[in-house]
Amino acid sequence: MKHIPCALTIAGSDPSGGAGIQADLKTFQELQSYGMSVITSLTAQNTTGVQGVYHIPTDMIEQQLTSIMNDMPIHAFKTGMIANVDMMKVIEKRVPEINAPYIMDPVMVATSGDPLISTQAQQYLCNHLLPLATVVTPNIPEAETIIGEKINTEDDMKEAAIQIVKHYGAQAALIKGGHIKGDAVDFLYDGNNMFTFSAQRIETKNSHGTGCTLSAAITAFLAQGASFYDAVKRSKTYITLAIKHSLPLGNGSGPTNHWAPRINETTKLEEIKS
Ligand SMILES: Nc1ncnc2c1ncn2[C@@H]1O[C@H](COP(=O)(O)OP(=O)(O)O)[C@@H](O)[C@H]1O
Ligand SMILES: Cc1ncc(COP(=O)(O)O)c(N)n1
Repeated sequence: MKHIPCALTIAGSDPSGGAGIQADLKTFQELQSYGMSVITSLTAQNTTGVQGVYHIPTDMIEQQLTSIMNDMPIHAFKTGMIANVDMMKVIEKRVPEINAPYIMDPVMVATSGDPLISTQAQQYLCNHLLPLATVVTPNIPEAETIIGEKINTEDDMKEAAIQIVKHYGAQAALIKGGHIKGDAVDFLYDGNNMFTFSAQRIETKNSHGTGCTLSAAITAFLAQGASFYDAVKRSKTYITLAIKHSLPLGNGSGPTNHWAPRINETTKLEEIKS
């Protein structure tokens, strides 16, 4: 094997396996990038909500990063739940040293409605980490928090993507339409062009970890050297399949199915690799 694509996630742990670090590693594995992880917080959560949180001390977060950076290649990386400003400062310092595409999932609130990061951390994320991102992937409530305006229509989503790139300095913004009525439409603005990625909305309550899985897929494909547009396009195909075959587990919002491309292997894998 000439190039072993290596992808890193810096995020919180979800012991129920549908979101956070666990979703990211499953996605990296399924899409054939070697997965590595730095854990920022341990959550106690399941499909019904978040029951507890324990934050990893920041020096231990830094040590995990150092161990990886001193020994392993990183071809692309993502961040998910970064709960407080001290953790963000560690990551902010290391992003330029990692020197690889940075996919930021600006995780703020779990699907269940439980907050995952502090209000100060939301502000710090917008002012200090967003300008470092190659692409940021907010859902609608997260995009509303970043720009401080309500988003009701597809035009509002496009405008939010433009604002995030122009005012906050992310290289690109992908606004996800999971939380709006109608088709599941996402808009990507890269500073020059607006791209639309659309899929039919799937009627399901099992959407735990959709955002984590989508941003991990983009990370996996960018680690393999895919173009930016291709990485997002293939990731949209992957998340749509993972939601279509989502798993009715737990009493709340069940997880997506990370092995979905292997169901009807030949056709489905081709869709993702095209
Ligand atoms: N019911 C659904 N059917 C099809 N695609 C969906 C559905 N819900 C979300 N998606 C897609 O899943 C991805 C994650 O979006 P979203 O659920 O908004 O993120 P988050 O998990 O961060 O809230 C997006 O590509 C979105 O369009
Ligand atoms: C540790 C952790 N990180 C992120 C999420 C958000 O999940 P979603 O992808 O459903 O927005 C979560 N529930 N838990």
